Amino acid sequence: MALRGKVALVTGAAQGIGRAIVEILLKNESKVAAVDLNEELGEACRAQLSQEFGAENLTFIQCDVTDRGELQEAFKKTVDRFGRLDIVINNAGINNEKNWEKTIEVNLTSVIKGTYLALDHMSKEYGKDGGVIINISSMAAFLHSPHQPVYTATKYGVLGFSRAIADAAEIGNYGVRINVLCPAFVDTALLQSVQEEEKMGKFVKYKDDFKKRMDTFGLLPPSLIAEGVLKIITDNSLNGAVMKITSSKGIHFQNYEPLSA
Ligand SMILES: NC(=O)C1=CN([C@@H]2O[C@H](COP(=O)(O)OP(=O)(O)OC[C@H]3O[C@@H](n4cnc5c(N)ncnc54)[C@H](O)[C@@H]3O)[C@@H](O)[C@H]2O)C=CC1
Ligand SMILES: CC/C=C\C[C@H](O)/C=C/C=C\C=C\C=C\C(=O)[C@@H](O)C/C=C\CCC(=O)O
Repeated sequence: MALRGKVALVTGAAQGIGRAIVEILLKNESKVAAVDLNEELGEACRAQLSQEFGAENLTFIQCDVTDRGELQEAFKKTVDRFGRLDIVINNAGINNEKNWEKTIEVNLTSVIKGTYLALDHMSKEYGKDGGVIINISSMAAFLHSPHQPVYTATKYGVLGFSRAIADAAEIGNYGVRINVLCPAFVDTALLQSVQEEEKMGKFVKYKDDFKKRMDTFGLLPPSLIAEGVLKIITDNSLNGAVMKITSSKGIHFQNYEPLSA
């Protein structure tokens, strides 16, 4: 898919990986709805990027992705503002092993909701024009983190759900490609949460081990994840693909051997 004139909705867009994705989409002449819970950061993101890319190409929508009504309204506002929807990136995520139910709500349940809402607005099964969905998982879905059992579970879930619904999209001729992106450690605010007892609960005692892992595997810039998103959007051959981004191998894909009887 060429990006010029296309309309994208990005969740968790106010900072970190989401903001880097918004920026690369704007650089490639897309129009973007930046969706985030944090109104202050979201408005700041909109103001700063609008200066560079034009206010007509970017809108900020304050929304809690765990609230079905708010998320539905965010999709509606996007189509009302820009007239169409072509790309959806379910990126919003948290790390909270203490309030682990919240982690499941944000990282998994809301990604599923966001995927289904994206299909409502893009799938040919509903008479729409097709599109691309990218769900953000993590390398935690390959190298589980003993310090984040529930975070890890949500990322496994995003990967499994996305691969399955991508197959459904192909079988059902939705005209929508659905792919997963699994970054390793990325230099964002999220990583700071591993130092905090109110986020890590009893696992905070392992924070030094976590730091060692980060030192071992290295920290990625959010801009590299955004490049991976661009590659997925512009490569029409990708559906059900699992892109991994690590310091050791850069952007690469998980290979899955065909299942033999
Ligand atoms: N930072 C890292 O090392 C890695 C992050 N990821 C994933 O990438 C995604 C983005 O993470 P980062 O940019 O690092 O985090 P971040 O904390 O820098 O940004 C996340 C954004 O999501 C927003 N958000 C949180 N809960 C929300 C909700 N209920 N509704 C709407 N927005 C909400 C926050 O306000 C924030 O702006 C997450 O899914 C995370 O699990 C994956 C692998 C590595
Ligand atoms: C608070 C945010 C929490 C976690 C951030 C992230 O979601 C979790 C990452 C968990 C594990 C990361 C592993 C990283 C591994 C690498 O970088 C690789 O270079 C080394 C290991 C194997 C590579 C295998 C492959 O690339 O196929």
